[in-house]
Amino acid sequence: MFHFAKPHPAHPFTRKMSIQPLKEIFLKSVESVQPHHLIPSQVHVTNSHLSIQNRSYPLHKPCYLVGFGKAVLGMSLELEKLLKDKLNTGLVTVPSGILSKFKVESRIKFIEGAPNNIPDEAALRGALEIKTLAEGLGADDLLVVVMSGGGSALLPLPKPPITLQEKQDLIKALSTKGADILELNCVRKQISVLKGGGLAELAYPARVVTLVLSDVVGDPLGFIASGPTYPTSDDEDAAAILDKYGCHDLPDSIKTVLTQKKTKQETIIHNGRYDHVDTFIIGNNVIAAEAACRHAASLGFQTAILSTSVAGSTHQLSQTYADLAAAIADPSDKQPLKNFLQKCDLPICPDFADAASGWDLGAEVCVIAAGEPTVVVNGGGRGGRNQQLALELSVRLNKLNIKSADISFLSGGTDGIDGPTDAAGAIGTSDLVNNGLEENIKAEDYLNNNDSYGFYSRLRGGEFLIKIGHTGTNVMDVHVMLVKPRRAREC
Ligand SMILES: Nc1ncnc2c1ncn2[C@@H]1O[C@H](COP(=O)(O)OP(=O)(O)OP(=O)(O)O)[C@@H](O)[C@H]1O
Ligand SMILES: O=C(O)[C@H](O)CO
Repeated sequence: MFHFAKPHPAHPFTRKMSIQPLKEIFLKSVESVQPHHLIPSQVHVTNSHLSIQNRSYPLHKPCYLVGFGKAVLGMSLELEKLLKDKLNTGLVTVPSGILSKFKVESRIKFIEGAPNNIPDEAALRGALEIKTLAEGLGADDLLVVVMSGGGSALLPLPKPPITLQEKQDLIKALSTKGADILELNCVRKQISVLKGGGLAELAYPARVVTLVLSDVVGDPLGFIASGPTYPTSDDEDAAAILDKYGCHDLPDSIKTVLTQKKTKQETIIHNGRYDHVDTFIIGNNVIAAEAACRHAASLGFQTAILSTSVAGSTHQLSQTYADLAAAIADPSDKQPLKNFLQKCDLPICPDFADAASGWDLGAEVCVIAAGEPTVVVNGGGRGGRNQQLALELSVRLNKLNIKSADISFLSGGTDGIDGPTDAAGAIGTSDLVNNGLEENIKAEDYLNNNDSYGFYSRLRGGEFLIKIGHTGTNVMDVHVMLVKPRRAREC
């Protein structure tokens, strides 16, 4: 379980804005998707069989385990506990720094790599070892694959002659231009050996059982960690994505690979799928959002999940959240909230409208959302999409100057790491911009330079940053908004 430092005791602002409940609610959501909850409840091992959800696999002989992603350390350790001597070799790539945080005693070989989610030589060596293991398997072998978000960066093996650096540069360029994860991974799949089904094909004819902790909205199996055990469909067009984001100046190696015809795939795919692979989603952001909602309710908030499919730019999303806050903050009338729901362009959870129609807007409300927006990074500062979103929303709330309520908002990456920073996310409030000004820190200036981390690090010694380090899980971001009518708040 993770803990935060106690809030600054002398600061009345912290009390008024309900910082502590926000953090608690976020941490409950992260806890709910920890592998030590998810694996033992869905995987069972007997002397002769491995069962996952409703399927069973004979264990004639010890099986093999490979994995890659931000949550696979815990997933692998839980499986090792269950499999005991039914596990032969385990080879798993995990994010740099995670092994020093979690004490690990294991027969599995863990390879740390991809600092800041950027593929590196260590991850490449891990990917090569995984490839060698998969290639050596036969028809009577069982390969268990565990994967989670961050798996793409932890399984980098560019198709020759592309170099790791060339691949890194292309993905970074696409990411900072605002490409979403489906677009990024469509490109990754076409230029990588193990992604887009490559791993499953190398493991053939072994039986492959894949356990996935999803960090992509809607759990599309071909895109989580770039789908190493899922066949790529013919209509995935990397070239069109490169075109969309103006990535024309490509190295010759990438151009060559993109024009190559697929080879081995066709012989192993039947009716659009691999018969030798079964895939199980063992967790996703719906579980995290529901846990957040339950905890908010236990703290006495009127609460509901707005959406678990949040996407689009933080620029647009911060406007949507500001509009929602303003609608909830109007205690006299529910019409603004109805109007908001009619024009909101997020995929809204079916129960939200019903729950919201029952709210007493004179009392405190907590709205939960989950997903993964994008940021177009034009400035030279440091930040991540969560810190950017919290700061953008604060600036919008300041402009709206809502008098009837205090609004506070937490945006956090459930993996504990937001972009290339040591924070998981940050808290925004309707007072944040003014609080910054009291310390001569101008939010808009930092925002324009994509330096949300710079802003938050300076403000009150970093009190509004969420710093929890690697959490060992990853189901995208969780957003928690509290709207506290002024007459209801404690002073
Ligand atoms: N200065 C910045 N300000 C705001 N956002 C930034 C900044 N620099 C990078 N980002 C954003 O951070 C995101 C990358 O974050 P991160 O490394 O946490 O990836 P991730 O999507 O969580 O990884 P994965 O899904 O593979 O686990 C990108 O969306 C990028 O646009
Ligand atoms: O690793 C990746 O590709 C992303 O986290 C999506 O799963």
